[in-house]
Amino acid sequence: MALKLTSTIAVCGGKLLKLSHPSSSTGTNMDINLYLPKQYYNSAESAKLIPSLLYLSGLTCSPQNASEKAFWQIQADKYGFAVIFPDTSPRGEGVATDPEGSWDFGIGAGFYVNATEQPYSAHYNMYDYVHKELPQVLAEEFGSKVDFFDNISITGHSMGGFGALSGYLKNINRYKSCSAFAPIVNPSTVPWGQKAFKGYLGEDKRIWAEYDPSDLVKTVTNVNGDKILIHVGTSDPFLEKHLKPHLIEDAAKGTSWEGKIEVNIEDGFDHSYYFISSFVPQHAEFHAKHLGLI
Ligand SMILES: N[C@@H](CCC(=O)N[C@@H](CSC=O)C(=O)NCC(=O)O)C(=O)O
Repeated sequence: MALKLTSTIAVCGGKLLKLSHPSSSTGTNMDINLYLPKQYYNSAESAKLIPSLLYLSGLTCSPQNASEKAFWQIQADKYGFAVIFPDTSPRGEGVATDPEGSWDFGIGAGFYVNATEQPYSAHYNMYDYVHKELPQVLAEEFGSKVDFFDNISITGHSMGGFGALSGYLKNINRYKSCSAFAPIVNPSTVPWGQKAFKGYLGEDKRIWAEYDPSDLVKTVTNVNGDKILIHVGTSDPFLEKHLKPHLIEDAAKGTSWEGKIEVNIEDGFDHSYYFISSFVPQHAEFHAKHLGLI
């Protein structure tokens, strides 16, 4: 099997599997955490497939941050979905990182795009990795009991919130639902996004628009009247400079997404996993409905 199991940890009623595999998208070994809920261990092979939720983490994260601090596992057991926690970038020998040595670009900051610019294009193909290779690799081992293709939803935080919105809109028939915690909604216009897009994608803003959620809402039709759920805290230090959640609501005006993007601004919450874990139950319920679990 392509996947190597490095540890199995009992959490709530299920198990968190720490996995790694050689990735053809990134040309590196990639770590993944996969939470299999209690239903996985109680159901027969022939039972209905367990749906899954893809969680994309933010800048500086590995698969551990959300696994340890977001408290998805109790929600996954409550409703019966698996949770996939991929890494945020390629890592290891030969992987280029930020020449400035900052944490907002390079290793830990792959931005879920396919880089076209040297030297990043050699390894930074995180779009293909999370949306194409990852479900395939997981299905080879767990596909007889877990659905990684047809009954899957997507969420994420900050850079990963951008990745969730972008991946959902670019694959509009793929994910059953999308939510985001403190996402970068319009990366082409804010410093984190501009640095990443210039570094990974070059100067051509037409390529940036192919990933930018605030551009995608103008070109992708919301055929089913689906809603996107977003939470952001008023005490988030990145709110005014990098997140600017109103920009996606403004962009959606006059499109099929108008009124369909629910942005909840929560008093006093910051950018941390204290904030994320506080709203995970609401996001879990939202996804569980769309995954047919309630
Ligand atoms: N390490 C930095 C802070 C970086 C930070 O806040 N990262 C966020 C995501 S930001 C947008 O993508 C995060 O999730 N950090 C991991 C965590 O466990 O909180 C610093 O030192 O200032």
